[in-house]
Amino acid sequence: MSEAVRFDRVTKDFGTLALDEVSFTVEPGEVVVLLGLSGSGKSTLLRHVDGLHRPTSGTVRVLGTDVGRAGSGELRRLRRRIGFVFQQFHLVGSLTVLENVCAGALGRLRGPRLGLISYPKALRHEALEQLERVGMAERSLQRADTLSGGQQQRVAVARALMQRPEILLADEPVASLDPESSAQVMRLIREIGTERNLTVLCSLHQVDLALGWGDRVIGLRAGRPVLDTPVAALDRERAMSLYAEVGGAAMALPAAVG
Ligand SMILES: Nc1ncnc2c1ncn2[C@@H]1O[C@H](COP(=O)(O)OP(=O)(O)OP(=O)(O)O)[C@@H](O)[C@H]1O
Repeated sequence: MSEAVRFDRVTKDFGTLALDEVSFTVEPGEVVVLLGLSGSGKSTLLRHVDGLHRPTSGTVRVLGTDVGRAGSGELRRLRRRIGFVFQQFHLVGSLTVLENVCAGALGRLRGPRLGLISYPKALRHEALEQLERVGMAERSLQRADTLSGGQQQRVAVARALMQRPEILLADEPVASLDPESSAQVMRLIREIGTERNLTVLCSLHQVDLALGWGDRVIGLRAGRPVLDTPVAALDRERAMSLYAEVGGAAMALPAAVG
């Protein structure tokens, strides 16, 4: 099988240059962590993978689809193959945990659903299995807004898995969590990625989590990739240098690419 994601000289210009000639490929099953200062382009990059943004120039190919040229139907089909986990969980607080997870399968169902009972029994069973996998089955009938942040994020991972995704995108999934919950969520993403041969792209601010759970780190600075290295070959100091600034201006790291 060919690569899961390919960026070829991708530039995104919002008026500010968010991505500047970004090129890389991600193989199926790879767990890639994006690191970089706030505003370096991590979210913009992730949003190109599921077609929420289209490149100003260059090419983004995801699971064989040219995201910049795809029609709306093609993009919809692509997005069904991609799960997305967000910093703020985006659960419906007034609904039960189980119903939130069932909603992850809406893309494969016809028509809207109202209430848990409106989902097919097999699907409710599948949702419960996903909740078991993330250690949240015993909370399935609890309202989502009664859970802690770490618990909500585990439910959000279960909801994303209901899409049966081939790619999982996670945009700072642990930024609102305490260190223990952060490690728990990252361990889950890592383990599930391996179990299901999921391609994972995850943006983080925490270098230690990146080194602990990623296969590879892509470091961005001002929209440019300045680091692209297997975790096994990356030391903490080099990763931390992504966060170094000189007089408020980004410090170049030309030797770190490749
Ligand atoms: N929709 C938009 N319209 C205009 N500018 C945007 C838009 N989205 C992002 N930007 C700009 O693009 C740059 C990159 O932003 P992006 O959100 O991708 O960075 P980030 O690395 O994800 O930051 P953070 O870690 O704070 O989430 C920033 O300068 C941002 O202001």
